[in-house]
Amino acid sequence: MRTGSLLAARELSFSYPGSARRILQDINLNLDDGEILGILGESGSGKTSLSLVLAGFERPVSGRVLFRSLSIAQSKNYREYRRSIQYLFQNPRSSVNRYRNIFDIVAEPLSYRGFHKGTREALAAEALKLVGLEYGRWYDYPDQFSLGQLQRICLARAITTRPKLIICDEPFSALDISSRARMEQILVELNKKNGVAFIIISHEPRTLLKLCHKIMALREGRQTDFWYVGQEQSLDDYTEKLIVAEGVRVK
Ligand SMILES: Nc1ncnc2c1ncn2[C@@H]1O[C@H](COP(=O)(O)OP(=O)(O)OP(=O)(O)O)[C@@H](O)[C@H]1O
Repeated sequence: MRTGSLLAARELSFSYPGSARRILQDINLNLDDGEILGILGESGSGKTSLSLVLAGFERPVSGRVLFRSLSIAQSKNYREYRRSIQYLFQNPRSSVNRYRNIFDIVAEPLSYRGFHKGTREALAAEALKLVGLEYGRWYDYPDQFSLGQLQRICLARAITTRPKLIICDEPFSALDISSRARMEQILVELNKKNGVAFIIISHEPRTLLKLCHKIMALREGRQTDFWYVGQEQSLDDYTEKLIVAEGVRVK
């Protein structure tokens, strides 16, 4: 497996087009192959905006996003980057077409990339098995599924193209406890077995501490802290750090 810097941000600042308001200011981060980075912050701190800039959906006002040490502003590198990443939206119901069956939804990214029908079907089936959706439900429609099941379906769609990185915006927030536990388990498996790197956005410290190798705290668009999650430290040590860094309460 390749190792080294997969994605980095250098002095990144961002405002939405047409607005002078600075949403992100001087963000620096690095993500290596196979790492899980958590981005923690309260509502409105800029987490989603940062994920959109990192994914290349929005352009920074200044600073750079680097994929394998090259700026994604270069069109060749941008294309390569977009082939290597996937984005998992917060609300799975609004990110699927309710008039297409699950198998077609999951196979969709493969059609855009010109895979033959047989390969498309094999890869979609593999992804659906990986997220644990039983065969009897593959041809059902989105409205027949719970949010938790749909989030797993969206994850299956994301992994069909074998991405190096999946950016997840609050992937658990719409899920009940058991769906959330299942989803967390699948993410960890994808990371450990397939080497997929993740950026996970959340306002919940506990979830990030459980899943991430390192965590960045964001407040009012600025990076307030950054640390590695080491096994030698207890949850209590981190809880203290998180409260100080972020002003958030750990339930
Ligand atoms: N399309 C947009 N145009 C202008 N401003 C926006 C846009 N989207 C978000 N904002 C503003 O950017 C700031 C950061 O929002 P963002 O959604 O990135 O924060 P967040 O930390 O993800 O919050 P939440 O957890 O509530 O989703 C907010 O003040 C928000 O109002």
